[in-house]
Amino acid sequence: MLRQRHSVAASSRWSETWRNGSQDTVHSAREEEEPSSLLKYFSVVWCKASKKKHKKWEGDAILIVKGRSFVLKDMEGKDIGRGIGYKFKELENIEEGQTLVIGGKEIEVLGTVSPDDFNSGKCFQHGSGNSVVPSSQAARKYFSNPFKSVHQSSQSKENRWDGAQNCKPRHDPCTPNSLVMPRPDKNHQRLFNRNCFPLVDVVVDPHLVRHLRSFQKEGIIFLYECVMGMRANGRCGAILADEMGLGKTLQCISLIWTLQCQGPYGGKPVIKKTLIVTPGSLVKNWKKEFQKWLGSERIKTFTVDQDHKVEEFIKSTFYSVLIISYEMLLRSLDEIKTIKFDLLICDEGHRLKNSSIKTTAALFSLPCEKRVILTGTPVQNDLQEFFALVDFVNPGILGSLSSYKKIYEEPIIMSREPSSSKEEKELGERRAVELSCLTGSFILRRTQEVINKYLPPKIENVIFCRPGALQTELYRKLLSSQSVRFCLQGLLENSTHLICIGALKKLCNHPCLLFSSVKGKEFSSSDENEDVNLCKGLLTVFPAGYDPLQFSEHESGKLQVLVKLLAAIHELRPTEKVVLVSNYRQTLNVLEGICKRHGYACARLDGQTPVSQRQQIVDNFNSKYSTDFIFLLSSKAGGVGLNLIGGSHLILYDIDWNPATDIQAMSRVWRDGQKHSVHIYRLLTTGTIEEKIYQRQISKQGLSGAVVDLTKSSEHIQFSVEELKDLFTLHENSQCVTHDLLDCECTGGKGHTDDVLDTPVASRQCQLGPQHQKSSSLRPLSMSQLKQWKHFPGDHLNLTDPFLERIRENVSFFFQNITNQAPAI
Ligand SMILES: Nc1ncnc2c1ncn2[C@@H]1O[C@H](COP(=O)(O)OP(=O)(O)OP(=O)(O)O)[C@@H](O)[C@H]1O
Ligand SMILES: [Mg+2]
Repeated sequence: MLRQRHSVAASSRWSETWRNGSQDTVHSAREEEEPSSLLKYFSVVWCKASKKKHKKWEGDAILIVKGRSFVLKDMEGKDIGRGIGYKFKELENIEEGQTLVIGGKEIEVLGTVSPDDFNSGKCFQHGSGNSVVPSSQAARKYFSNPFKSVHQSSQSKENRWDGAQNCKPRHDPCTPNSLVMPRPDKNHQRLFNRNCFPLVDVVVDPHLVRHLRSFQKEGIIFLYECVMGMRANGRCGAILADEMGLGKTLQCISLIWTLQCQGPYGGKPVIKKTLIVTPGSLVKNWKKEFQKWLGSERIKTFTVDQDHKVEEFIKSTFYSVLIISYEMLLRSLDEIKTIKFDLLICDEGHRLKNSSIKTTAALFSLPCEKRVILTGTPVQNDLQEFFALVDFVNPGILGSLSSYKKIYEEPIIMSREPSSSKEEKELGERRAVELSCLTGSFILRRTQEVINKYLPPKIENVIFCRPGALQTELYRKLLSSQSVRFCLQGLLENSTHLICIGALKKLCNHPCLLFSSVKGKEFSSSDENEDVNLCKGLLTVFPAGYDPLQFSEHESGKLQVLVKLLAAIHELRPTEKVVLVSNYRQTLNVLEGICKRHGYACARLDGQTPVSQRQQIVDNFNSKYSTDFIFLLSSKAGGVGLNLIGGSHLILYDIDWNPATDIQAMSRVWRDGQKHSVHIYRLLTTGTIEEKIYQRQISKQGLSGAVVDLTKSSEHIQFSVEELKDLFTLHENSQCVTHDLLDCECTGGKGHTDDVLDTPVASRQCQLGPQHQKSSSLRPLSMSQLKQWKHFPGDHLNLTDPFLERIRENVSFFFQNITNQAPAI
């Protein structure tokens, strides 16, 4: 049995929180009687108390002695024993080697644990030397061999490996700007170079290196060290969580190409076959990126689709990289399992955060040990999801889920509660630091700032559009409906407010959308139906004979602005293109209708676009030969990971509760390769629910916790009656309610156009604490940041922006911010 003896470092600063277990109340009642100075931790082994001579110890535990009481915690952090009212002397004198019976358990004290090791949670970690009985997780293989895959598959050919005789690096490590991977240390060599092949420098192909940004070079070294087992105690997983658009694809391609041709021991290649799993819409994009950076000769990639099945890959020796969608992976799992993959890359891997879903289970079942997750969304915002991702790339490193919950999640979350005690705060912080130490070596996240300097300027505008007369009238009618009134009295079930919100949002986009959904429901016989209640009387507000297909642009404030904006771009920047985003297919239909009406050629990608066609549509649009002026995009359905750099103007026609959805959409155009200044226009209808949603996005409430996450939708949002009251209010006399809320000194009338101040404001909550919170331009804006933007009413006299000038008639208020430099607009 390996034992780690800890030095005694008594500390009275710290006291265990005693929150767990059923005896809390008993304990607190007696607390005052206990001498508070005694607080010690011990590592022990335990078994049930018996008279047997030869004990069979059942497991390791940590004994916490405080005053006259004790708590016994197993190595998963669970309480397995508790007792109070012991003689102070008895507990004070516990020492190493002593056996004692407490709480019906016999224990033998193995050593003392320092308060520091307890507070950080280190004393619970597997592999720290404390574990006697392997837990289910620890039973999983702890130490993996980064070379095993290749060694195994080529064991019989081991003697035929003649590369070892030719032990020169594949590329010259001494040329200026060469990118040489770190050499493995002695320990690594001892473990993984048993055949004593000579050490050879692994040098990234200069053909690739000349394109790489410096942060990408660092990313490649990081990935290399991770998958080689040089970072996390022999484990071979990595999470590359760089923000959107930083070139995670290129970094992975560089890794694959390097490992496929080279290795540090005798130059022997580390991998043969790689599996890349990615959302369906990005399968072709991966293939294209391989071609873009390596040409078509160096690596042969195989993409799985309807016509190209996995069997083809299996039969052929031609291909080394298999690219497949998550959906296809599930369908072809049996075939995939027959292939020996040495490296597994999961793109947009945040979808693996729920370990119970099928995809995660399927990927988990693949024996490949070198696992890389790519994701642009922050991974530390939800501690349970964090566990799933970490446990996927480096199985077992955090112990079992239940021990992780007890040792990290619960103390950390508890410490964030406003009501937590000083001790709870300190414990939570220490555990967060420890968790971050444990995982930090294989998680890398760089923010957009590292790439900003390579990007053109970005001009962001938030445009508050006055609603049309019909819109206002319908809005009032909806707010006075029975359903809304019931919601405000808190009388209806949960989903009714969502129906009301949906109707208001449709109306903001265009009254014809509301008309279409109301038509047919009004005369429904079911009185219970909330949809029906909401619709009652609405049709009478529409003009007689209203035809939703013949909708007028004047009926929607935003549509009027959009039409003028498109005309302005078309005229002032005839070579530039527009990405027009909505989250609703019906709204996209209306927008497509507008394009047709005005003779603008357009492409469209939404949830119904067959995956097999998506890349082609994107490529066409990005091509300089394309005649499309507009790209209609449903960002929720297909936005993730797409490159739409062919467009330099992006219009967000509607707003989502989740800021991440909008941020995703915006970063489709402002990314590497973009040649023009980028203009972003966010359209909001003044005084309506859209402003409220925007306010929620930028207020603390909206920014807290896991909301900044693409997978969270409005169904997850809880509203109080007070909040619903606010949502269901129409502000008809304000130019901009959001500005009214900013507490800004300007009157809004004369305009506030101070230069943008770069004040970093911590906005997104990272559950590992503020020290892990890196600043980022992709983080949702906060109220105080918005206040620093230039802002002015629609009738402001000196509008220097020619695009805004064209639309001012229908606009009540503007906010504008320019990133990178002031361009000549
Ligand atoms: N060093 C570079 N030089 C020029 N273009 C680059 C470079 N690195 C990446 N790119 C390009 O930048 C674009 C974005 O890269 P990529 O799609 O890999 O981003 P990502 O990090 O995966 O972002 P997301 O999280 O949105 O998927 C691609 O068109 C890619 O070809
Ligand atoms: Mg990507």
